[in-house]
Amino acid sequence: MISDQERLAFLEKATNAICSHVYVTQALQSCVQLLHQFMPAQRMYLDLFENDFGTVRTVATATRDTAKRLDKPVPMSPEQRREILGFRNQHQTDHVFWFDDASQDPLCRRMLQSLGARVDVSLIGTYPIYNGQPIGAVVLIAPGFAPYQAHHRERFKMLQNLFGILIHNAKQFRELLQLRDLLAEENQYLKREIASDHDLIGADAGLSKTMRKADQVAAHDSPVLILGETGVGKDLVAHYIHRTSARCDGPFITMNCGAIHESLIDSELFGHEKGAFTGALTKKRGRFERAQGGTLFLDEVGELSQAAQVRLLRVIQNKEIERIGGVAPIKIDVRIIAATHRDLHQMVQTQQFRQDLWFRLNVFPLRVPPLRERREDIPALVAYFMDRLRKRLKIIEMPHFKPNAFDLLLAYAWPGNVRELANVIERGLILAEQGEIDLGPILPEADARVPAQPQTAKQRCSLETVMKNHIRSVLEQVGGRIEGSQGAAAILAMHPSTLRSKIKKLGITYNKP
Ligand SMILES: Nc1ncnc2c1ncn2[C@@H]1O[C@H](COP(=O)(O)OP(=O)(O)OP(=O)(O)O)[C@@H](O)[C@H]1O
Repeated sequence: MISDQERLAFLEKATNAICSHVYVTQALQSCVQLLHQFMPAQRMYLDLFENDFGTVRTVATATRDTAKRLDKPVPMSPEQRREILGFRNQHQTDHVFWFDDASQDPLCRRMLQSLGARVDVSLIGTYPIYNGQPIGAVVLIAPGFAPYQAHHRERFKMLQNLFGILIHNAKQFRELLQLRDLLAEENQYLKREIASDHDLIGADAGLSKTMRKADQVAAHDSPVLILGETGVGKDLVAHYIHRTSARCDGPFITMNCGAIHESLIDSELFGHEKGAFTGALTKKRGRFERAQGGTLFLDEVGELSQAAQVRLLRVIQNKEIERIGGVAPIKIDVRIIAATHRDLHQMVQTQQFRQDLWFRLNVFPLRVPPLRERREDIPALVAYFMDRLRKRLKIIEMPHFKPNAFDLLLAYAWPGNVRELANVIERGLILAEQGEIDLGPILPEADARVPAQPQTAKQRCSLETVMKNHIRSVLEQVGGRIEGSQGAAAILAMHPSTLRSKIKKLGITYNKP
């Protein structure tokens, strides 16, 4: 028996040793250091009961000098555990169990063996309690057969609640860390969203047919398949559908199926549990989970391997996913928008793409036309990119295009579509000399790669009309003013005298200020 005074002093020290840490490893080490002053103490282990998984998992071990995290699950059904606890009843009083020879106890033997530790040790342990339930076991071992006496057991009993508090706090702390990582991830996503532009130029002009269809489908939850060449704006259209849908307050998560290595696709889409495979150091939510309540945009869906196509189809059919290494399926509520520049129908015919998946994705196909089919958008796109680049490149005095610029821009085939146009404008601005942007040396070079389609007389006529209409609409917008920072010449990035001669040549009439 120990006196009340000794009891109090020990409890105070034990509380300090155990409850002043949030990491169980540190608490365990402090505890061995303390216990060593009162009883045989070589090493401690902390195990957690995982009722959902039917396992007992050793999560930490410590000696007086070292401490480390462990992750050793031992499968154990609730019946087995009850049986073991029953067996222990004969070797325990007041929730403290002890064995002069640990190998007598089937559970300790199994656990020590699974950890590669010796079993010819003596052992004392208790079940940390939280909310009236045993939530694990904390065990102290000593070499040889050194029986733990009644006064040792009395002290050990005092650790029971303290470890209950420690485990609870450590769990809460881990949840907080996970939440912090989750928030950091969401924060990064939102910052990217804010930084990226979603302006859609040409929505009322060259893209009007596409946008009408986008408006029709946005309100429904049906999958959408966006088709179109690279750089036409498929990503922008997918964003638009999400923004104008009922899911607009949910996340919009993108996955570029062509940019992720086949071996990582599953983990990216479905996530993984900690330790599911080598390198899975922490639990990770997949894109499906992150898109919960929102939209998942599967860009370049035609690049998915056959195996990944099968798994994606299963998720779309069952509306649930399983993390790699996870045991419980997770229900998902995600709208899928897919996009590709490839001819998926052709791929189905050549068996490169699964027909059943194609049927699922192709509920509502939406074609975004290439830039060469909507040249009327070029002037507005140029003005838009000029304005964006002026801010990004911090240009004070905007250079003007050389007189032939618009003819060149309108005649070019644009194999890289709007993305290429943005790049050409940026290159033009960077290379501008003496206040002039000369597209001649930039565009013909690109022309040599993909020759522009020869223009028919009808097309030439329509290009002229495009330019005429655009200049007229800018003039209307600025009340007929040509010069000055708010004038039409500045908006069109043309020299005022070039604009005047264009107006004359094209026979544009407008209201002068
Ligand atoms: N109508 C548009 N208005 C303004 N910017 C546009 C428009 N269309 C495309 N862009 C811009 O062009 C670039 C390419 O667009 P986006 O990524 O949406 O094309 P994509 O068809 O998805 O290309 P990929 O097939 O290569 O993924 C982006 O910087 C985008 O902002």
